[in-house]
Amino acid sequence: MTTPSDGTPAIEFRDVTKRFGDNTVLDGLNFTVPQGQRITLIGPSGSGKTTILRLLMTLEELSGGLILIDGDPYTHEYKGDKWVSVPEKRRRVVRNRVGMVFQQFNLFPNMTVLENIIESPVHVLRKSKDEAIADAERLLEKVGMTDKRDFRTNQLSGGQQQRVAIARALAMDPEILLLDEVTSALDPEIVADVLGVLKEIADTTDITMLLVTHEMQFAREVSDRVLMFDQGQIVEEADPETMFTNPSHERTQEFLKAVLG
Ligand SMILES: Nc1ncnc2c1ncn2[C@@H]1O[C@H](COP(=O)(O)OP(=O)(O)OP(=O)(O)O)[C@@H](O)[C@H]1O
Repeated sequence: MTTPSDGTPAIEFRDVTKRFGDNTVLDGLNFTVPQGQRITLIGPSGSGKTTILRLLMTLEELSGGLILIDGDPYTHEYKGDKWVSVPEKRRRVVRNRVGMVFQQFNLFPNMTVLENIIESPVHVLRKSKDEAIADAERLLEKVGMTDKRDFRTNQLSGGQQQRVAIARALAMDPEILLLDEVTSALDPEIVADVLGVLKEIADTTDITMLLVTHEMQFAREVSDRVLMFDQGQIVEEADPETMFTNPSHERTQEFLKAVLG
């Protein structure tokens, strides 16, 4: 797989609409994420942040518009003047470039840590088991979980499970990593550990990242830009320093006051 270096964004939302029944959650949304950048999404509860990530994982269907990954239409495209679904086979190829870490870890509870990590590399990427195990061991070291390799994931704490979930996402060698409030379900004292692992990944890889978080210090440290959503639209955007401190970003600062007290 090659990554375009000609300025094509890693992710582009073009006029994206998402409705659940008569609830329009995203309303003609446009934004891009340049290759290798880290973008944080913030906004009130229900503003559609998770929906954006789920659309990128094809866990939800678009109601209108296009999502492009590296310039390739991902789920739908225009053929002549018709808006049609991209065939599942092409979708799958693109989806394999995108990894996601969820708030609730979503690991297979009855498998061991190692089995969780090698599952997709072996069955989706068709790696040999030996190669997948060697990669998994390297990743377990990176997230500080080597000694839990043969534990079942239901024997692990929340913070440990989340570190395994991060290793599992990285095992697919994603170009794009989506992080959805990955520390919200964790006890406060282990949040910093998990954020430390993610910070290290941000510092040592060029993976494009789109994250939803309420950890503003973390957002400040890793993000190139912050986008503030409300009612299906981006209402403010800037680099984190400007967003969080410049009084012209009034909506963001009101939001932060409400969230952080
Ligand atoms: N599967 C679904 N069926 C119906 N409505 C849904 C579904 N998923 C999300 N919604 C609605 O879409 C809206 C946006 O939800 P979403 O989870 O994307 O918001 P969010 O900004 O991530 O919120 P939070 O910060 O609380 O996680 C909400 O009104 C929600 O009720």
